[in-house]
Amino acid sequence: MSRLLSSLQDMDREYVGFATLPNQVHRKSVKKGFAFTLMVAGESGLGKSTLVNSLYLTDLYNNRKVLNAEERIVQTVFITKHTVGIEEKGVRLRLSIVDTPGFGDAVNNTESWKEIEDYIDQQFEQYFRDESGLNRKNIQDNRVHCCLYFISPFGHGLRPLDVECMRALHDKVNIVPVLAKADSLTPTEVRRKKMKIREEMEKFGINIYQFPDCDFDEDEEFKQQEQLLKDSIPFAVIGSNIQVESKGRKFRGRLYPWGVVEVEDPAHSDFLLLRNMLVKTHMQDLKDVTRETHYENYRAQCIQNMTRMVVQERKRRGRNVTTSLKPAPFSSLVYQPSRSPWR
Ligand SMILES: Nc1nc2c(ncn2[C@@H]2O[C@H](COP(=O)(O)OP(=O)(O)OP(=O)(O)O)[C@@H](O)[C@H]2O)c(=O)[nH]1
Repeated sequence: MSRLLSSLQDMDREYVGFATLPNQVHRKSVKKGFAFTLMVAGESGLGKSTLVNSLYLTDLYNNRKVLNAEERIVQTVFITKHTVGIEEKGVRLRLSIVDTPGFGDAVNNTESWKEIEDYIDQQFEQYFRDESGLNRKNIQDNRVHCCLYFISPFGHGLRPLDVECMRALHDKVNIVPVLAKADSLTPTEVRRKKMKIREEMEKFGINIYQFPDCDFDEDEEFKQQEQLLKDSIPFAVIGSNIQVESKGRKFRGRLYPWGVVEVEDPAHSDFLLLRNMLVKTHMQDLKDVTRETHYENYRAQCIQNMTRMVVQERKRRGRNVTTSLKPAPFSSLVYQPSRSPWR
């Protein structure tokens, strides 16, 4: 005990102590656990569920419902959410996957992304309501932090539906484009398609998630990794839910008559790169951008609409608008679900 006290005294002489702040934050965050919501969107059959399963090494879809042909035609977008608790080295992650199966299946796909857009807005709306309520403790964050948008490997770049969908979503969610089923393309085709897709995204003004710029004092390896991520967009991915055995090794892969494809082999796909980005390196940034940019935009627009509604109401009641343009009392800005300013 006395030795502990004397070592504390020694430390006190050298430090004030705030250098331990990161440890305190770390302990608190670990105790609280983390939540992350990932959405997958894109045409049906591009391997969305398979990839998500491969990414988080857990079978999220064992009770999935397969839609029959009739349902697919009337129900353009059928949104499902799966939540699993994952624990790794004492760190708990509440991972939610929002799947949009059947997207683009219907004969008429006009505005088939509307449901996806509404879903994202609803999560913002719920969060805004919780934040404005009396009990702000333990708010559950269901906002969508990232949307993996699947692009078909069989088209020539982006399809009009991809363009429309991404443009409708890019101000609401971090879009990370992926080139699906990359095992159906040769390396040259992958390179060409990636370039074409990047050009088209720029041409059509699609704002995808931007990796943060490196600080000048960042180490060289980190800078190279960030550059590699930027150059890899859209990530060419391969998914598989089965383990294959080859040359005495077992791995997640796809077995073909002419050979095997290993999901986690960087020579075969960008799967590892994508998983590292989502899980190891950019999960917090995706959450920060959601909170600081997408949600803030939503919130600002809501408050603007509310203020407009208050002014209109006062006008309607015949009050002097110029004198009543003082900031509205906060009570009148509290969100009322029955009069959603968003809709
Ligand atoms: N060649 C190849 N096939 C894949 C890949 N990923 C998935 N598949 C296969 O594609 C089919 C559809 O996969 P799903 O994961 O159900 O596709 P989805 O996009 O979730 O489909 P919906 O739920 O209908 O939207 C399955 O037969 C998968 O085995 C891949 O990377 N390459």
